[in-house]
Amino acid sequence: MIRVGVNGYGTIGKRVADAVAAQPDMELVGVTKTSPDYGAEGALRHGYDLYAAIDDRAAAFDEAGLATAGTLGDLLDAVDVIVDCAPAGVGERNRPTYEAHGTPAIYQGGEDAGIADASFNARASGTIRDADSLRVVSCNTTGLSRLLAPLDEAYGVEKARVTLVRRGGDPSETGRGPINDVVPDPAAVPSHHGPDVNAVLPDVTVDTAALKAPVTGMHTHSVNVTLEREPTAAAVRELLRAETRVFLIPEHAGIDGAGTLKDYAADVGRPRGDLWENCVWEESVSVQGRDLYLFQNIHQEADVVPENVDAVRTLATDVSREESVARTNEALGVGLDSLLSDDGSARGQVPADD
Ligand SMILES: NC(=O)C1=CN([C@@H]2O[C@H](COP(=O)(O)OP(=O)(O)OC[C@H]3O[C@@H](n4cnc5c(N)ncnc54)[C@H](O)[C@@H]3O)[C@@H](O)[C@H]2O)C=CC1
Ligand SMILES: O=C(OP(=O)(O)O)[C@H](O)COP(=O)(O)O
Repeated sequence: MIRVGVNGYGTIGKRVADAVAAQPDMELVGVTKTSPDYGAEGALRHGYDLYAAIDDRAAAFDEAGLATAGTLGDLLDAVDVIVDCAPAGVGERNRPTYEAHGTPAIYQGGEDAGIADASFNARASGTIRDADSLRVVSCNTTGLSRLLAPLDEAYGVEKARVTLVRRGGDPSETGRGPINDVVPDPAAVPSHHGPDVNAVLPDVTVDTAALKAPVTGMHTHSVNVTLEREPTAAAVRELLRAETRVFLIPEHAGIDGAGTLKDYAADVGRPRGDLWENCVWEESVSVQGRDLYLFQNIHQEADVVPENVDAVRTLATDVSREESVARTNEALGVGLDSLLSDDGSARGQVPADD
């Protein structure tokens, strides 16, 4: 069993904790909280051992009546891998503590690439050996890497140009914005996403421009890729359909945006309505000569979660990438496109004429 701890139990941390706990080859030793808020109560309700992220705040948990199993140092000494899910930039401040305990660490995409031995995406990263730390690239970068890797393998990417309409904040982030504007963020090109894709796919040329919009549900990408060899739209659809972490949204599903996507995820029983897959509109996949166009949505709270699980196996075992992805997908139920058959019937239903 790989013993795993999660330091920082917010949007990403709580999902990574659940995903780790669902893996047959992993044990979630515990999670940390900085304060005894509703998240700390939620962790205990899930049955997770709670550790104080900051030593001198441990008493606050006792005063609130929330039992802790120790502090971060205790957790670090009890695990094989710590997954840092603290706010962007705080991971860098946590790094010396992990190193002092000799605990291999996984960081998130809000940290600079230099924080870890390698940046990681299960589909796109090359072979990684002997790393003591990994950085799972950001949600948008994860979505782009999953898309560009198979396109590059099949057709060669001459140049990708992507406009990212980013959600302003997560649903729980009441203080975020914008609330009445669409803001170039950053105004200059490229946004960090293109260079970040190159941290896992160094040979793919990609320019990214980003905006923020007053929505919380998902990011939306408008993608144009000039390919080296001319594809057909049908062939690209089949290529993407074969990717386990891409959901090709069928036209007949009547899913027209983030609202219906999230509604669908809830309908099919996804925890927290999470969409771990890139969500690509099938009818948006269009080809003009060597230019491919498509729209995809990325659930920012969810797509990096299976990647974190694979990053844990990469650090802690010799399990191959393909095997890890298969195990993670199986344990979580990743692979939403298999839920709708071509005739629109749900998985598990016996077709009427059988
Ligand atoms: N929310 C998103 O859409 C995505 C976030 N990321 C990245 O994941 C990381 C975490 O982001 P979120 O989960 O959104 O943040 P969050 O703010 O929802 O959660 C962070 C948690 O860490 C706790 N924390 C604060 N200081 C801490 C410390 N010193 N030690 C331990 N825990 C501490 C906070 O109290 C909070 O519970 C960031 O690097 C972010 O860029 C990556 C992909 C998507
Ligand atoms: O990693 C994310 O986005 P990003 O890929 O645009 O950096 C998450 O959505 C967090 O972004 P935020 O920095 O807007 O909270």
